[in-house]
Order: sequence, then C-alpha cells, then structure tokens
Amino acid sequence: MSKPAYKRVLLKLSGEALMGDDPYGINRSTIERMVADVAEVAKLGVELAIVIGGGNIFRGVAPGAQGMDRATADYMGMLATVMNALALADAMRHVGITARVMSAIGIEQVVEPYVRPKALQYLEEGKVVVFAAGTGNPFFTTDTAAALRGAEMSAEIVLKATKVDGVYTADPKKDPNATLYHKISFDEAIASNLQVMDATAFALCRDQKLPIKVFSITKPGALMRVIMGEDEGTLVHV
Ligand SMILES: Nc1ncnc2c1ncn2[C@@H]1O[C@H](COP(=O)(O)OP(=O)(O)O)[C@@H](O)[C@H]1O
Ligand SMILES: O=c1ccn([C@@H]2O[C@H](COP(=O)(O)OP(=O)(O)O)[C@@H](O)[C@H]2O)c(=O)[nH]1
Repeated sequence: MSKPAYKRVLLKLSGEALMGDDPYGINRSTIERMVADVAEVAKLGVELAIVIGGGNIFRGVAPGAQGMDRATADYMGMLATVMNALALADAMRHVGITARVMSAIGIEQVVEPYVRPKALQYLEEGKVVVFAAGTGNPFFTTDTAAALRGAEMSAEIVLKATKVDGVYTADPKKDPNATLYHKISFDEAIASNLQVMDATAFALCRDQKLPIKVFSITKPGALMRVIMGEDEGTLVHV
C-alpha cells in the first residue's frame, strides 16, 4: 500500500464551508462529512493540526455588525472560530478521534490557551489539535493563522480546504473564463493579487518556505488524494 506524502500537515478548514447549503451556521451533515474525511487521514498516522475559520457564523451576525469598529467585529469573528472549533472537536470525538482545542485568546473556562510546546506534544501523541481564535489579533485572517501555526508546528505543508478546487487565474465564482493553475509560485500569486488567500498568509509561507495546497473540501476524496501526494488542487510553491 502506498504511504502518505506527509508526516505532519496544517489543515485550514473554511468556516463558510461548514454551513453547507444553509444561509449561516453549522450544517450537521456537512461537518460530519468533513470529519469523516479528516478521520480517514488521522487513522493513517498523519499528524494533523487544524485551523478553522469563522465565516459561517460571522456572516450570520454581520448585518448587526455593520458600522462597527473593525477590531471589535474581528474579535467577534475570532469568537465564531472558537464555536466552530468546539463543534469540530466534538464531532471528531463521535468518530473516535481525540482532538484538543487551543485558543489564541484567553478563555480558559471554555478551551485551553495556545501553548506551542503543548500543541507539539499533542501532535506527537497522535491527537488532532484544533487552533481556535485565529492569530488572536484583529486585522488578520484564519488563513494567516494557518500559515503562522503551520510554521510554528513545523508542518510540511499548509492544506487550504476551501469552496473552490484550486487557484484560478481569476475568482471562478465571478469569472466563468477563469482557468485552474496546476501550480503557481508565491511571487506570482502575490503579484497577480489572487484573492484565494490573503497576501499576508502567502508572504509568511513564502518566507518560511512552507508550500500551500489549495483544494476543494466539498469534492469527495480530495483531502485523501492531497495527503497521498496525488494530483489534486493547486500547489503554491517558493
Ligand atoms: N484566483 C482565485 N482562485 C481561486 N479562488 C478565488 C480566486 N480569487 C478569489 N477566489 C475566491 O476565494 C474563495 C476562497 O477564499 P476565502 O473566502 O478566504 O475562503 P475560506 O472560507 O476557505 O477561507 C473562493 O471561494 C473563491 O471564490
Ligand atoms: O487572526 C485572526 C483570524 C480571524 N479574525 C476574524 O475572524 C473572522 C473569521 O475568520 P475567516 O474570515 O478567516 O474565516 P473563513 O473565511 O475561513 O470562514 C475574520 O473575518 C476576522 O474578522 C481575526 O480578526 N484575526
């Protein structure tokens, strides 16, 4: 049997993908399907660190946040990721995977704080670590948190599981003529201002020589194919 291509990965799960076809929130069958994919990979012995987004919850409260101070709205967004992280860890428990949630902002009664050596220890013990609250700072995104935690955990690659199946020449949701890249360099992605990930995340990964794979979370078996090093999604490389 072929072996996984990676020993340790940082998986960024889109918050917005969690809502499935619902207008906002967490869709039960969607999260169960995502967790089934993750469990399959964890059972291969691949060490999994996960950063989860918050767009699915934050989008629901966004109309009420209009005109709000940006930093305050961002803290609400970070709290949304904590809710998703708790839901994700609980769904993993249901399928026999031990997960630990660590938060970048202090809310000790709810989840333990992020402590790098502790996170590394969990990974070595074969537990899945779910990083909540992004970087803990407003004006950042969970994509940047994925780049940061990926570097801190010495992950071999950042896997961005999103709603599209890779990086396109333009936003495929807006431009029907956009074509998919098989691979693209960080410099090219930044210079072309491709919006699939923010420039801060791209720059951090480029400087740390941490490659990114962008692929679809809704496509059956895509995560496993990425883990096995098969041809799937787009590789963003140095
Ligand atoms: N050049 C591009 N290639 C692929 N996707 C793009 C591009 N430009 C914009 N996008 C959009 O970026 C979205 C993914 O980024 P984001 O909204 O941050 O998702 P996530 O919730 O996964 O973090 C895609 O759904 C896609 O519509
Ligand atoms: O380090 C971070 C990470 C996230 N956020 C806030 O949390 C929200 C939810 O994260 P994101 O949009 O990245 O989630 P996703 O796109 O994956 O659903 C963001 O919009 C920001 O408002 C933040 O302020 N700092």
